[in-house]
Order: sequence, then C-alpha cells, then structure tokens
Amino acid sequence: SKETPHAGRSGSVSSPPFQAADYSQKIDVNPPKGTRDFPPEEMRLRNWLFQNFREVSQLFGFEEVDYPVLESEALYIRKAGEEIRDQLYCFEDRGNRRVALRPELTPSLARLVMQKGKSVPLPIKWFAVGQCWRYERMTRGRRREHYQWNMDIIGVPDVTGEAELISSIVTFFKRIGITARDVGFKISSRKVLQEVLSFYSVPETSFSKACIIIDKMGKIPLEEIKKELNSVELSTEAVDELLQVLSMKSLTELEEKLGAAGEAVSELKQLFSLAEKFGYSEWIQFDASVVRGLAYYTGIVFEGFDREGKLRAICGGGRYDRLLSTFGGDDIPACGFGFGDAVIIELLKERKLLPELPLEVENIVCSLDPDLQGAASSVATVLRGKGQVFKRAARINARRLILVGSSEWQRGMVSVKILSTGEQYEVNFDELG
Ligand SMILES: OCc1cccc(Br)n1
Repeated sequence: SKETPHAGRSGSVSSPPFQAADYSQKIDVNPPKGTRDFPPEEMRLRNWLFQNFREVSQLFGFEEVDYPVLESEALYIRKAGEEIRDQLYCFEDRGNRRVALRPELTPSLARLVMQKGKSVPLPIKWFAVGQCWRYERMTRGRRREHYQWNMDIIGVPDVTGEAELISSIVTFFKRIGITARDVGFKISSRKVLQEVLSFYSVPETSFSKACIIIDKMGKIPLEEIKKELNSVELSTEAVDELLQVLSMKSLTELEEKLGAAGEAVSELKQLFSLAEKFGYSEWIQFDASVVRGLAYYTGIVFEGFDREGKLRAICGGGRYDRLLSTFGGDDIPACGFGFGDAVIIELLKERKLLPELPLEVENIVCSLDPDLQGAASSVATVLRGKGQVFKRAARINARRLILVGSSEWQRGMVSVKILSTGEQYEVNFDELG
C-alpha cells in the first residue's frame, strides 16, 4: 500500500500506526483456519442448542456465569503432559504478559471462586456456555475453536454432585430426542488408579502423568503406553497390573480386585445406586479405562459416548477436589463437566434429529404507495410495541402481510392478509395491538 507519512503531534514524520487498506488485493473472505462463521441458519441452530443448554441448567437451579476468553497463561501451565497444554493458543501481549485464549472454562471458574472467596455461599452451582480455543497444527484439519457448555458444583464432597450433573446431561439428551439407545456414559474413578498404584508405592507426582498417559489408550500403540508409564516411574509389574484393572467392565470384578473398603469402589457403588433413584441407570456403565485427559481430576470421571462408536466423546467431566490449591487457594470439593457444540451436532445429523428451524416472522408491513412509507412505519412501530416480531423481506414465511394502502389509510384502516390461508380483512389502525 502507498505509505502516507503520519505527522505526529510534534510534527515529526513517523510510520503510520497502521497500514492503510490495500484495495488492490481481495481479502480472504473465509474465517481464520479452524474457526467458523455462523450465518443466520447456522446461528439459529446454535441458539437452539444453547437455549437447551441454558434451560436444562436453570431447571437444575444453576446460575449462568462467564469469564474472559483471554486469560493468564498461568491458569493452564500444568506439568502433566496434557494435550490441552501442547495446544495452548498463547502469546505475549503488548504489555509483555503471557496470555492465552482459554482452552477450557474450569480454571476460570476456579479463579472466580477464589476471587469471590467466602462472599459466595456454598454449594455454588454455576453454568457457562463459552468459546474455547486450541492451536493445533492444521494437518489434522481439526477445529481450533468450539463452544463448551459447563456445569459445575462447588462445595459438595460426595458423589451426589456427580449424580446430579449426569442427570442434567441425560435431561438435555432427552429434550433433543437422544435416547439411551443412542448414547451412554462410561463411568469410572481415578481412585481406582490411585489404589492400584498405591500397592506399588508409585510416587504421588506420577499420578496425574500416569492418568494423562492412560487417557491415550486406543490412540497410540500399547507398547508406547507401557514405555511412557515406565518413564513416570511405574514398574513393569505395576504397569501390567494397572492395564489388567483398566480392562475391567464390571464393578463386581473391580470389588473382587480392590475390595469393598476402598473409596473407589464405595463411591462408584453409591453413584450407581443414585442413578437408580434419578432413573438413568440404562444410560450408564462402569468402564475402568475411562480416566479423561485433564490432570486435575481426582475422583469420579465420566464421558458421554455414541453407542455406534463413530464419533469422539460427546462430553466429559468428573471430580476435581484439588484444583484450587494448585492456584494457591484453599481446596474446596468440586465436580463439573464440559460439553462441546460440535460432536453433538454430528450425532443429531447421524440420527436425523436436527430440528427444523425456519425463520419465523409474524408480520410483514408493506406500503403500497411511496407516500405511505411513514404510515407503514407507524404500523410497524405499533406492531413492534405489541411484541410482534416482523421482517420486511418477502422471502420468509411470515404469518401475516399488513398492507398500508391509500384508500384504507384515509379511513384509518390497514389490510391484513393471512399468508397461509390467503384470508384478507381490514383492521382499524387504533386496534392493531
Ligand atoms: O476439546 C478440546 C478443545 C479445546 C478447545 C478447542 C477445541 Br476445538 N477443542
């Protein structure tokens, strides 16, 4: 572009604070790699999905919160080798601060809970729907942003928290036509892992790293998994024992292995018993291989999966009782889940359950005479004032066409045409509402 010298206040010439637009090159009209636009039709589907997220959250008595998309990078610097850390969308801002586009919402929630301290009575029940980011090499062509629905309960130490969270997700699935034949929840507890590793006096510092490695099972070769577990101080014997336990799919089998006295088995049994009471037993199954890929989980973990096995996990969550202390705060028991906006839409498409969301319009107001534009505006304003929603374009399936014609207007009347039936009648302008 032609550089126009910018005479600063002192009159000296400095380089312009910005490059003037260069109109010789057409800009790339696509959004940045890995991101999406939401034109009207896609936006209606997104609003429908988020409305269901919000209504279910409020049905369970949760309050909506939100946080900045941009957070201090420090919130996400965990040393457990998580994928989310490797893909952090981070940079140094103009104030030389290390910042990141949030890859998840839970650390922001923990920060806000710490900020609020004792001013917020427990239990806290908050939900959020927020855009989250990752910077992934586009080789895999995966998205770099998605919207995540989160529900979190802070201050409830027992598994009633997790039971309620799973119930809220089941409620959501039912509202949008998904049944237990389409989707299930694999449920386990990181205390299973902890109890096995404690038999082999594996250092506590290896626990989170071991969880992250195990979460890669099925994604990388088993030999690689074993090697990585050895590298975080698990003996070959401990690894073999662990892999054997992780293959368990029955609580009875687990109880035979670990005994009934430990927290892992007792909490899982309590959760399955509560599931009976909530009426969602058919949706859940024990699966010891579920550990989830976030370092801070400390107890029950769960993930929603599609029973046809075609899609990635639909949602996931669990208990994270020690997240606040990793930020220097006092620990408060907590559990929560994240539910992305992409896989669920893929599932609805698969199951032919996408909702029909035509643009709905009540009225189109149309003046038949250029001199009646003002009158048409008065009619539109009255209709709007009465909560009527209308759009002027003729290509949308409005219910009524309000015609402001000269002869009728002189009699204080407007014509109303019901587009679906063709029925037409006159209405006194003063009685429009
Ligand atoms: O599920 C992990 C994740 C985090 C941020 C953005 C996207 Br897309 N995916």
